[in-house]
Amino acid sequence: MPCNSPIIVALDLPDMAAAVTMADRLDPAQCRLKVGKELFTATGPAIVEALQSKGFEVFLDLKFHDIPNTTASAVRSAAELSVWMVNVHASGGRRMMEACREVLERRSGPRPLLTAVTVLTSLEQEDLQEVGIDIEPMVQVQRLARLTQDCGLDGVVCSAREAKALRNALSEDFKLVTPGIRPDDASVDDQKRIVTPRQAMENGSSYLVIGRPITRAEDPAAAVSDILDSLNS
Ligand SMILES: O=c1ccn([C@@H]2O[C@H](COP(=O)(O)O)[C@@H](O)[C@H]2O)c(=O)[nH]1
Repeated sequence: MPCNSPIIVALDLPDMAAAVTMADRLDPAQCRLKVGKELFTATGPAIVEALQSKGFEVFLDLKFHDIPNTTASAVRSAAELSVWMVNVHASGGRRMMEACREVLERRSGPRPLLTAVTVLTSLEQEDLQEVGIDIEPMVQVQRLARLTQDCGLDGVVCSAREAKALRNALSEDFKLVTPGIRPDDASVDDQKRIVTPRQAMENGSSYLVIGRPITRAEDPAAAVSDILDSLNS
Protein backbone atom coordinates (compact mmCIF):
# COMPACT_ATOMS: atom_id res chain seq x y z
CA MET A 1 0.00 0.00 0.00
CA PRO A 2 1.50 3.42 -0.89
CA CYS A 3 2.54 5.55 2.08
CA ASN A 4 0.87 8.96 2.36
CA SER A 5 2.96 10.24 5.25
CA PRO A 6 5.57 12.98 4.61
CA ILE A 7 7.94 11.45 7.19
CA ILE A 8 11.10 9.66 6.07
CA VAL A 9 12.98 8.13 9.00
CA ALA A 10 16.78 8.20 8.57
CA LEU A 11 18.11 4.81 9.66
CA ASP A 12 21.63 5.98 10.53
CA LEU A 13 22.44 2.72 12.28
CA PRO A 14 25.51 0.49 12.26
CA ASP A 15 24.26 -2.84 10.97
CA MET A 16 21.44 -5.02 9.63
CA ALA A 17 20.27 -6.15 13.07
CA ALA A 18 19.94 -2.61 14.42
CA ALA A 19 18.13 -1.44 11.28
CA VAL A 20 15.69 -4.36 11.18
CA THR A 21 14.96 -3.97 14.90
CA MET A 22 14.19 -0.28 14.33
CA ALA A 23 12.04 -1.03 11.27
CA ASP A 24 10.04 -3.54 13.33
CA ARG A 25 9.17 -0.73 15.73
CA LEU A 26 7.85 1.48 12.91
CA ASP A 27 4.80 1.32 10.65
CA PRO A 28 5.11 1.51 6.83
CA ALA A 29 1.78 3.39 6.73
CA GLN A 30 3.29 6.15 8.88
CA CYS A 31 6.74 6.64 7.37
CA ARG A 32 9.23 5.72 4.69
CA LEU A 33 12.81 4.73 5.58
CA LYS A 34 16.11 6.23 4.48
CA VAL A 35 19.23 4.11 4.06
CA GLY A 36 22.39 6.20 4.08
CA LYS A 37 26.12 5.72 3.79
CA GLU A 38 26.77 4.10 7.18
CA LEU A 39 24.11 1.40 6.90
CA PHE A 40 24.57 0.68 3.20
CA THR A 41 28.34 0.39 3.56
CA ALA A 42 27.86 -2.09 6.38
CA THR A 43 25.14 -4.24 4.80
CA GLY A 44 25.06 -3.68 1.04
CA PRO A 45 21.82 -4.06 -0.93
CA ALA A 46 20.49 -6.74 1.47
CA ILE A 47 19.20 -4.03 3.79
CA VAL A 48 17.09 -2.49 1.04
CA GLU A 49 15.48 -5.84 0.31
CA ALA A 50 14.92 -6.54 4.02
CA LEU A 51 13.13 -3.21 4.56
CA GLN A 52 11.07 -3.55 1.38
CA SER A 53 9.96 -7.02 2.45
CA LYS A 54 8.51 -5.39 5.59
CA GLY A 55 6.43 -3.06 3.40
CA PHE A 56 8.60 0.08 3.57
CA GLU A 57 9.46 2.32 0.64
CA VAL A 58 13.19 3.08 0.75
CA PHE A 59 15.06 6.30 0.00
CA LEU A 60 18.64 5.29 -0.89
CA ASP A 61 20.54 8.38 0.29
CA LEU A 62 24.04 7.79 -1.06
CA LYS A 63 24.38 11.33 -2.51
CA PHE A 64 26.33 10.23 -5.58
CA HIS A 65 28.87 12.81 -6.80
CA ASP A 66 31.28 11.82 -9.58
CA ILE A 67 31.80 12.15 -13.32
CA PRO A 68 28.62 11.71 -15.40
CA ASN A 69 29.22 8.10 -16.51
CA THR A 70 30.10 6.84 -13.03
CA THR A 71 27.21 8.64 -11.34
CA ALA A 72 24.62 7.57 -13.92
CA SER A 73 25.77 3.94 -13.61
CA ALA A 74 25.40 4.14 -9.83
CA VAL A 75 21.89 5.58 -10.23
CA ARG A 76 21.02 2.72 -12.58
CA SER A 77 22.24 0.19 -9.99
CA ALA A 78 20.10 1.91 -7.36
CA ALA A 79 17.07 1.70 -9.66
CA GLU A 80 17.67 -2.03 -9.98
CA LEU A 81 17.09 -2.28 -6.22
CA SER A 82 13.57 -0.84 -6.77
CA VAL A 83 14.20 1.98 -4.34
CA TRP A 84 11.56 4.72 -4.07
CA MET A 85 14.08 7.60 -4.23
CA VAL A 86 17.78 7.98 -5.03
CA ASN A 87 19.91 11.12 -4.97
CA VAL A 88 23.02 12.82 -6.32
CA HIS A 89 24.81 16.10 -5.50
CA ALA A 90 23.56 19.00 -7.64
CA SER A 91 27.08 20.47 -7.52
CA GLY A 92 28.10 17.58 -9.80
CA GLY A 93 26.69 19.82 -12.50
CA ARG A 94 24.37 19.76 -15.48
CA ARG A 95 25.97 16.99 -17.54
CA MET A 96 26.09 14.69 -14.53
CA MET A 97 22.46 15.27 -13.57
CA GLU A 98 21.22 14.93 -17.15
CA ALA A 99 23.11 11.63 -17.53
CA CYS A 100 21.39 10.34 -14.39
CA ARG A 101 17.93 11.34 -15.61
CA GLU A 102 18.58 9.80 -19.03
CA VAL A 103 19.77 6.48 -17.62
CA LEU A 104 16.50 6.20 -15.69
CA GLU A 105 14.42 7.19 -18.72
CA ARG A 106 16.02 4.38 -20.73
CA ARG A 107 14.89 1.77 -18.17
CA SER A 108 11.54 0.07 -18.46
CA GLY A 109 9.30 -0.37 -15.44
CA PRO A 110 8.91 1.79 -12.36
CA ARG A 111 11.56 4.48 -11.85
CA PRO A 112 12.77 5.87 -8.53
CA LEU A 113 12.37 9.57 -7.86
CA LEU A 114 15.69 11.27 -8.63
CA THR A 115 16.61 14.20 -6.38
CA ALA A 116 19.72 16.34 -5.92
CA VAL A 117 21.32 17.67 -2.74
CA THR A 118 21.76 21.46 -2.83
CA VAL A 119 23.55 22.69 0.32
CA LEU A 120 23.83 20.26 3.25
CA THR A 121 21.69 21.29 6.24
CA SER A 122 24.78 21.00 8.47
CA LEU A 123 26.35 23.99 6.68
CA GLU A 124 25.93 27.70 7.29
CA GLN A 125 27.31 30.78 5.57
CA GLU A 126 30.80 30.62 7.16
CA ASP A 127 31.20 27.01 6.02
CA LEU A 128 30.37 27.98 2.44
CA GLN A 129 32.84 30.86 2.59
CA GLU A 130 35.65 28.50 3.65
CA VAL A 131 35.12 26.43 0.51
CA GLY A 132 35.05 29.48 -1.75
CA ILE A 133 31.30 30.05 -2.03
CA ASP A 134 30.81 33.70 -1.07
CA ILE A 135 27.01 33.75 -1.00
CA GLU A 136 24.30 32.89 1.52
CA PRO A 137 23.04 29.30 1.63
CA MET A 138 19.61 30.53 0.43
CA VAL A 139 21.12 31.95 -2.77
CA GLN A 140 23.24 28.88 -3.49
CA VAL A 141 20.27 26.57 -2.81
CA GLN A 142 18.08 28.54 -5.21
CA ARG A 143 20.76 28.44 -7.90
CA LEU A 144 21.26 24.66 -7.58
CA ALA A 145 17.52 23.97 -7.35
CA ARG A 146 16.84 25.88 -10.60
CA LEU A 147 19.64 23.92 -12.28
CA THR A 148 18.23 20.64 -10.93
CA GLN A 149 14.75 21.41 -12.25
CA ASP A 150 16.24 22.43 -15.59
CA CYS A 151 18.01 19.06 -15.81
CA GLY A 152 14.66 17.31 -15.43
CA LEU A 153 15.13 15.79 -11.98
CA ASP A 154 12.17 15.28 -9.65
CA GLY A 155 13.28 17.51 -6.79
CA VAL A 156 15.96 18.66 -4.40
CA VAL A 157 17.21 18.04 -0.88
CA CYS A 158 17.41 21.37 0.97
CA SER A 159 16.62 22.90 4.34
CA ALA A 160 12.97 23.74 4.98
CA ARG A 161 14.28 27.26 5.62
CA GLU A 162 14.60 27.57 1.85
CA ALA A 163 11.36 25.73 1.03
CA LYS A 164 9.08 28.76 0.84
CA ALA A 165 11.29 30.59 -1.66
CA LEU A 166 11.72 27.43 -3.75
CA ARG A 167 7.97 26.68 -3.73
CA ASN A 168 7.33 30.12 -5.22
CA ALA A 169 10.08 29.83 -7.82
CA LEU A 170 9.77 26.22 -9.01
CA SER A 171 7.01 24.02 -10.38
CA GLU A 172 4.28 22.80 -8.05
CA ASP A 173 5.16 19.11 -8.34
CA PHE A 174 8.93 19.65 -7.80
CA LYS A 175 9.76 17.69 -4.62
CA LEU A 176 11.37 19.46 -1.66
CA VAL A 177 12.99 16.85 0.56
CA THR A 178 14.00 18.50 3.83
CA PRO A 179 16.34 17.09 6.49
CA GLY A 180 17.43 19.22 9.47
CA ILE A 181 13.99 18.77 11.00
CA ARG A 182 13.86 19.26 14.75
CA PRO A 183 10.76 19.22 16.98
CA ASP A 184 10.91 22.12 19.50
CA ASP A 185 12.36 20.06 22.35
CA ALA A 186 14.86 18.02 20.30
CA SER A 187 18.63 18.24 20.40
CA VAL A 188 20.08 20.15 17.41
CA ASP A 189 23.09 17.79 17.08
CA ASP A 190 25.31 18.66 14.10
CA GLN A 191 22.54 20.35 12.10
CA LYS A 192 22.61 24.12 11.43
CA ARG A 193 19.66 25.09 9.23
CA ILE A 194 16.90 23.49 11.31
CA VAL A 195 13.11 23.87 11.17
CA THR A 196 10.26 22.26 13.16
CA PRO A 197 8.12 19.65 11.37
CA ARG A 198 5.05 21.88 11.30
CA GLN A 199 6.91 24.95 10.05
CA ALA A 200 8.59 22.83 7.37
CA MET A 201 5.23 21.67 6.02
CA GLU A 202 3.89 25.23 6.17
CA ASN A 203 6.92 26.36 4.18
CA GLY A 204 6.10 23.85 1.44
CA SER A 205 8.26 20.79 2.18
CA SER A 206 7.14 17.64 0.40
CA TYR A 207 8.98 15.23 2.71
CA LEU A 208 10.53 15.57 6.17
CA VAL A 209 13.73 13.56 6.73
CA ILE A 210 14.06 12.87 10.45
CA GLY A 211 16.68 10.67 12.06
CA ARG A 212 17.87 10.99 15.65
CA PRO A 213 14.73 12.65 17.07
CA ILE A 214 12.93 9.41 16.13
CA THR A 215 15.57 6.67 16.23
CA ARG A 216 16.96 7.81 19.61
CA ALA A 217 13.50 8.25 21.16
CA GLU A 218 12.47 5.75 23.81
CA ASP A 219 9.45 4.88 21.66
CA PRO A 220 10.23 5.63 17.97
CA ALA A 221 6.68 4.82 16.82
CA ALA A 222 5.25 7.26 19.36
CA ALA A 223 7.76 9.89 18.20
CA VAL A 224 6.50 9.45 14.61
CA SER A 225 2.85 9.67 15.76
CA ASP A 226 3.57 12.78 17.83
CA ILE A 227 5.16 14.48 14.83
CA LEU A 228 2.23 13.52 12.58
CA ASP A 229 -0.19 14.87 15.24
CA SER A 230 1.79 18.12 15.41
CA LEU A 231 1.25 18.56 11.66
CA ASN A 232 -2.52 18.32 12.04
CA SER A 233 -3.03 20.31 15.26
O1 LIG B 1 21.47 18.24 3.65
C1 LIG B 1 21.33 17.12 4.19
C2 LIG B 1 21.23 15.95 3.44
C3 LIG B 1 21.03 14.77 4.08
N1 LIG B 1 20.92 14.70 5.41
C4 LIG B 1 20.68 13.38 6.03
O2 LIG B 1 19.43 13.42 6.74
C5 LIG B 1 19.54 12.73 7.96
C6 LIG B 1 19.23 13.66 9.09
O3 LIG B 1 19.35 12.99 10.32
P1 LIG B 1 19.10 13.69 11.73
O4 LIG B 1 19.48 12.64 12.71
O5 LIG B 1 17.63 14.03 11.76
O6 LIG B 1 19.95 14.89 11.81
C7 LIG B 1 20.93 12.12 8.01
O7 LIG B 1 20.83 10.80 7.55
C8 LIG B 1 21.73 12.94 7.02
O8 LIG B 1 22.71 12.16 6.38
C9 LIG B 1 21.02 15.84 6.16
O9 LIG B 1 20.94 15.82 7.41
N2 LIG B 1 21.21 17.03 5.52
